Amino acid sequence: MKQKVAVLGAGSWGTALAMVLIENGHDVTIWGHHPEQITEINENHTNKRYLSDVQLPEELKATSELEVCVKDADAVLFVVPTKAIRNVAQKFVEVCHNQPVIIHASKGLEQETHKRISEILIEEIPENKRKDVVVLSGPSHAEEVAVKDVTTITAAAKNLENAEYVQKLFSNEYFRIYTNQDVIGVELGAALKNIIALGSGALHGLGYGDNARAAIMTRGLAEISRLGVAMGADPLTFIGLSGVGDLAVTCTSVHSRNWRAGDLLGKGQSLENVLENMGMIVEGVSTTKAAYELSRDLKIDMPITETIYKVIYENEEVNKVVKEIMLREHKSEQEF
Ligand SMILES: NC(=O)C1=CN([C@@H]2O[C@H](COP(=O)(O)OP(=O)(O)OC[C@H]3O[C@@H](n4cnc5c(N)ncnc54)[C@H](O)[C@@H]3O)[C@@H](O)[C@H]2O)C=CC1
Ligand SMILES: O=C(CO)COP(=O)(O)O
Repeated sequence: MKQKVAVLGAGSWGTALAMVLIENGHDVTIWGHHPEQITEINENHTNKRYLSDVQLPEELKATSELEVCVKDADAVLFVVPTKAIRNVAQKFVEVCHNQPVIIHASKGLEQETHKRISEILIEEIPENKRKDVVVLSGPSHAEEVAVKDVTTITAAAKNLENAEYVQKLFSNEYFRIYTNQDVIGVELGAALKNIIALGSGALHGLGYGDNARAAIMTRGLAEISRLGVAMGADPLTFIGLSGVGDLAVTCTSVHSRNWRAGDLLGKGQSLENVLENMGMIVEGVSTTKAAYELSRDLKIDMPITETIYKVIYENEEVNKVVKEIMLREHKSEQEF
């Protein structure tokens, strides 16, 4: 059945997901806070800053008025950067007069509180203004989804029915959604892989090869799983789409902003310079701080995260840390 969907966030991922929903015959309005970008979407049917070569469907409506966007929506998709989620949720509560299914497709941890995005949304949106919070996550670069490349991702919710609603909303011949009930694992896999992607990019920028990439991905997955299990996730989730799947795509693709940022850091650029020139969100930077602090609080060994934290927040030289991490005390691979 045709659904009315509000997409909050007019960046690359919000725009690509809105295109999938239009393809599936839904009534979609996207909200952004830059009026000139809204005019561009409505009049030129492009969003060049975020999806440079893509022609948007004419049915896609855009507005800078949140109330107009969410009015009578059956589902509301939050897809702004993690640092904006709480503020956008607070604004949403002021203008929401019904009870939509809440979906989010962002990937990160709140820097100050270390909370997952669904926790923030549940905290900010009262029960009479939401049905559930469903997490949409997995290996999916906007640039490829926008040109209908084959993609598989996960819709996670405690209540299977709500995950199935989102599965049905988004699925089509190029976009296949699996359900999952491990919300914690799906959100942590999504957030933490960005840290490892920064590292994978940095190794590339420093001139290391495929062995190094396989090493950081595999040992990265080990530490993601350790923290995840300590926080209540099902370990099997980390071998699924939101775990190894997203880790693989983000650690190997030139589309990944986290990988590209790491690559430039490895080549010797300063973090400020890298972030300024990227012009899009690099979630791994703030997630590194949150994950590092969590690992210390929970006493979980996360050597890769700790190393990346030192490079980003303590000015350790990126070309020196590889030797340090390689020469750490010896371990068994079977130690969890
Ligand atoms: N780009 C991708 O391929 C994918 C991105 N994601 C996740 O989706 C989230 C959003 O990422 P992108 O769309 O790629 O980011 P982006 O950098 O392309 O766009 C972010 C958008 O959010 C807007 N924004 C920022 N702060 C805002 C605020 N306070 N209020 C309203 N709008 C605000 C910006 O103006 C921009 O339009 C991130 O958490 C990212 O990790 C997840 C899967 C794929
Ligand atoms: O999450 C993503 C792909 O699944 C996007 O990764 P980046 O934010 O690094 O571009």
